[in-house]
Amino acid sequence: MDAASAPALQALQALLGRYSVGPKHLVEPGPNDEQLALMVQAALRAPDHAELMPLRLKLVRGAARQRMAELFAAAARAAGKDEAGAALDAERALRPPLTVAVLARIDMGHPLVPAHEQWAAVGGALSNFLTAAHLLGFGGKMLSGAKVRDASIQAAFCAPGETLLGWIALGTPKISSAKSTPRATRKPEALALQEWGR
Ligand SMILES: Cc1cc2nc3c(=O)[nH]c(=O)nc-3n(C[C@H](O)[C@H](O)[C@H](O)COP(=O)(O)O)c2cc1C
Repeated sequence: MDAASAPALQALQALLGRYSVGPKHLVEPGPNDEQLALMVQAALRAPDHAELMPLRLKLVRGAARQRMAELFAAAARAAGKDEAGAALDAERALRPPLTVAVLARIDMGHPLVPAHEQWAAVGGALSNFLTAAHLLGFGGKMLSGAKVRDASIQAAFCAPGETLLGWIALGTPKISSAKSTPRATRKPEALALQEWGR
């Protein structure tokens, strides 16, 4: 391995060490505006056929977290949960220092780029965003759940033509590194990478 590739290998090692950190393991601070701008730049470096930019991210921070908590609690009640369940869902909105709603704008009638390619671009961007957060020292986790299908929540987050994927909880991880084992080793690489044409 030559010396010039050492920083690249270091970056790759950092990427391989990414893991999701759930809301109950996140504390202040969340990323600031400058760090968020870097994370978005990383998201927008994902492959994106015809540069359709099918991803939209909406920041939920400060007082907006309380509004989202109320929406989550109302959706929980509408889904038949009791007050304890509603309080738990509200807590999920309030606990992370910063939440980012993830929306997709898929052009179903695009003449060149079918929907599945646009969804691939959304996934790539989401992954880059989370990896950038990790490289900057933050923890995060993409979460959805039944509430993404709640009509009031969809109306609150989506512009016409947008689909709500869920929310990324972001903050500083409070768990020890011993507890935060990357999960990559549990996945069989041979299943993902196979020979073709032999
Ligand atoms: C669109 C999307 C929605 C997800 N929703 C949930 C969810 O609601 N609950 C959950 O536990 N994990 C959810 N996950 C998975 C986690 O974000 C995470 O990838 C998983 O727990 C594996 O952890 P790791 O990233 O450390 O490998 C979702 C992932 C994606 C891409």
